[in-house]
Amino acid sequence: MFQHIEPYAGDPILTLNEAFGRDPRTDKINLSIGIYFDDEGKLPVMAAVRAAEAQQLQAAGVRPYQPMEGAANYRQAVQHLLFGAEHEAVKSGRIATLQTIGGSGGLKVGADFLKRWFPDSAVWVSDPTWDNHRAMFEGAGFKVGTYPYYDAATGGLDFEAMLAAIEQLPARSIVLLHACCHNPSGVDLTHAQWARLIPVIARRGLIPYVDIAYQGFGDGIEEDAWAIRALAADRTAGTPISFFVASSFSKSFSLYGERCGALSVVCPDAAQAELALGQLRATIRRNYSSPPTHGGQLVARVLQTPALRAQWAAELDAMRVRIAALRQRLHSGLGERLRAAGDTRNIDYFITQRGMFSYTGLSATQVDRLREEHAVYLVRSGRMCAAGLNPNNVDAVAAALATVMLKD
Ligand SMILES: Cc1[nH+]cc(COP(=O)(O)O)c(/C=N/[C@@H](CC(=O)O)C(=O)O)c1O
Repeated sequence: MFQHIEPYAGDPILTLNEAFGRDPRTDKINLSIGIYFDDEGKLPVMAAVRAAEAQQLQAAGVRPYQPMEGAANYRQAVQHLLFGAEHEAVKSGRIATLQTIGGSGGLKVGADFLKRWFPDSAVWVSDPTWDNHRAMFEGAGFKVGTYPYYDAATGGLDFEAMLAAIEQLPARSIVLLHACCHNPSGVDLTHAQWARLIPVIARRGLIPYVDIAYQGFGDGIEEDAWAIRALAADRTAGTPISFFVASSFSKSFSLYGERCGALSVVCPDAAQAELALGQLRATIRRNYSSPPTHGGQLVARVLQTPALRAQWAAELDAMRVRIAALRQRLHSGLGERLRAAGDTRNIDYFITQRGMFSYTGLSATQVDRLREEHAVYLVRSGRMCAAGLNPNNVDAVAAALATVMLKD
């Protein structure tokens, strides 16, 4: 019956992470999957989440189905975190926000909705982008193209090429953008570059699809939502830009397995938001009917309890600062080793790239050597998750990178 089915080749990130789990070497180091590990190399349980969970378990009771769109308190908490409670778009009720099964679920529900109601649109993603973006939108039936983004020569952004390409896109093209902490490059647009891009999006009548999976890991919780809020405020075309935002609490709450995400659709007015909400509810019903309760209620409780929200924000800020400090330590240790060998290449990208990821520029062969000979795991694209570094492994990573980089 199933003989004709092709064997699954595996996922470039998740399958590699599973291989790491099976690796028997005790000195193995996981810089592959986008997960934040603490100084002991373990997933943290945030104190604010632990406190919320204690309260929640005390009040635990019946477990009815959630509404298709998720719980009202969660949906409001998401809108306030992404857009700010005082934003005109929030206060005018023109954003349809739904709880989804992770940010992944938000992306897929939005993709299915767009395919149904904008069937002739194509999707354009950055070159490179998160490995799963292409798979998700192609899986929804879209043609997926790329726009220039990462500049290998500088380790930075080729913004002029990006802008020129987006200026050529036909109306209603769906443009997937990273709000902050670009995956896999760690390279983000400046506010000035967003200020040039957003009017082009408005004038061309494009449909931005913003993915924000790392809010708080770039410059800060509020700062990292700047592009989303600027998109919602733009009136270049005389009317608001309609756009999609898939968001995730997996990393910012360290709740990966609770699958806490959301999809927000910013519409021109409340009436159109109601129409979008209805068909998005139908899309969810056709996919998985309704979202789970527990994790989402932890997030809502933290975000809507002032003392817990302050505690969470402080913990997330500390995570961001810690990653930046470890990036500095790697940059120094690797730089010393390379210079000692007479190699003066510029490795500043380790400290200029932001969020969890750095695009090292290592070839797949070099990444394989790093894994096989040094037990250091990077994604084969050359992406390194800086959130896997800690004081106990950062020098070993610097030594391993230097050895591999100096060989070729
Ligand atoms: C940009 C982006 N968007 C969405 C997600 C999915 O989030 P979630 O809420 O867990 O469904 C991830 C996860 N990225 C890491 C893990 C993975 O690939 O699934 C990663 O890039 O390693 C992203 O990096």
